Amino acid sequence: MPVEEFVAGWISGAVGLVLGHPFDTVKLLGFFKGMSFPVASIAVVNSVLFGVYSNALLLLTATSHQERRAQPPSYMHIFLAGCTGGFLQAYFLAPFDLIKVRLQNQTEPRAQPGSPRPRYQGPMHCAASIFQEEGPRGLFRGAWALTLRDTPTLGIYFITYEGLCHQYTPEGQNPSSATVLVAGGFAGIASWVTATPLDVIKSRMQMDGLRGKVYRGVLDCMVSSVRQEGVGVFLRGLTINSARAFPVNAVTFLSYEYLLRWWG
Ligand SMILES: C[N+](C)(C)CCCC[C@H](N)C(=O)O
Repeated sequence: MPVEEFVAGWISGAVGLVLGHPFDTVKLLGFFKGMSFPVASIAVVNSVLFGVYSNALLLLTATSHQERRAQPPSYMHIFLAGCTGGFLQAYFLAPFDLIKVRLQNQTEPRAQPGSPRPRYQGPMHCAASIFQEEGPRGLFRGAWALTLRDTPTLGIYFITYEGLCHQYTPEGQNPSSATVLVAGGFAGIASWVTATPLDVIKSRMQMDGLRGKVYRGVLDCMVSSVRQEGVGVFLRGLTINSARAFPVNAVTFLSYEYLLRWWG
């Protein structure tokens, strides 16, 4: 199984993430809170995403990454491979994302003399507390909502990227850097716009129980959120998600393409 894609996904994800972190944190207050942990986690998750995507395409179309410029796969195959990558990465992402959401929602000021200690002291402590309090399955809280969020939207991600690259690149050539940046940026936007409704639900499921409110499942969370806040609840964070998505995914795809060209 070709491993370059896993490694390229690993590095490119980390590059994109560093750029996007302030956007990711601003919606929850506390700039740059917990930077090293997301960098380590995106490395794992992005490598699963790009590695599985590329190897799924290899299985479906019998063409390697290098051959795909000359023989572009069908959009159906790209979509299916993207969904497969999205589905599998969701399980790797779930515990990391849970810890991120729990830490970022913790907006108490840093321990000052006399003030109560925050519930979680850092990512490791957070993981250990969840494990102790809720068992190993506790670390996968919200994983189902995350899978529903990521499976189709990562299909959309790769379709948008490949579609735009194809559109603006002469037959058989590699896309230019500008094309890769723009196509990657729009791929990020398309996938985040479609992912936002389930992103809202996912985060609520991950925080469920900690601030009251107990949902019976994804559907119950959707229904009760809409009842209380109207359908607009599904658009929460749309602007910041899209603003973050463009630069993050532009550089993710640029570094991914360049690493593979350089090795290939
Ligand atoms: C599917 N969904 C839109 C949720 C995520 C897209 C992941 C792409 C990139 N790692 C990023 O963080 O933007």
